[in-house]
Amino acid sequence: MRITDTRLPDVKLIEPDVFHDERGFFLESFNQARFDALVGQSVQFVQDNHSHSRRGVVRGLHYQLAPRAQGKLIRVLQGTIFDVAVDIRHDSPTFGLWSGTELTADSQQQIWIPPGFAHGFMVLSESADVFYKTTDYWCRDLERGLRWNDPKIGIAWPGGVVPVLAEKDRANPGLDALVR
Ligand SMILES: Cc1cn([C@H]2C[C@H](O)[C@@H](COP(=O)(O)OP(=O)(O)O[C@H]3O[C@H](C)C(=O)[C@H](O)[C@H]3O)O2)c(=O)[nH]c1=O
Repeated sequence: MRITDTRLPDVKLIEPDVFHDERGFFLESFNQARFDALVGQSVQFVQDNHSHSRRGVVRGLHYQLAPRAQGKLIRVLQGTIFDVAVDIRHDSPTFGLWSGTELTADSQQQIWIPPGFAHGFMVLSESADVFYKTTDYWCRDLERGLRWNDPKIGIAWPGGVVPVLAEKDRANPGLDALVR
């Protein structure tokens, strides 16, 4: 299992060891001790999520306010997504900056996004099944959105797909309105 930096220092790309043989493949999709050693801290996950989306769907950008901010460990079970994190920690030197990674089921790569980031993704394949662990429970009252295409963030979303967003995400505020 390997960990590498992304454009945002605290957002990490994790590559599990995949064992192929004539039957197919096997991998440990999550190992608590190995994960903690890789990220350098003990991280407790309390919830697993799975969303299925068709081509072009953009879910996000979403985050939960403190004290229920969620860290997320994201992987793709089927298809391909462009997965994005935006640093929304007001005291961070990378506040407002973004990191994007193409995640595919074939690569088995994962993205670790600690608490303090807005998260979203765009589906690049005909459909995608996204599975992610979170470090806190969903809390509807503390859930907030950030505009996916805010020019002040300037996310370079892949072209070639027609973006499909829920009404709630089309109405998300921009970075300037970020709740402190
Ligand atoms: C997030 C969540 C939602 N729900 C219910 C609430 C709605 O009735 C339904 C769909 O929820 P929503 O439209 O918020 O789902 P997404 O747009 O995929 O939201 C997620 O999108 C981005 C990518 C994220 O990183 C977050 O995990 C999350 O905000 O599931 C639950 O019951 N539990 C949950 O943890």
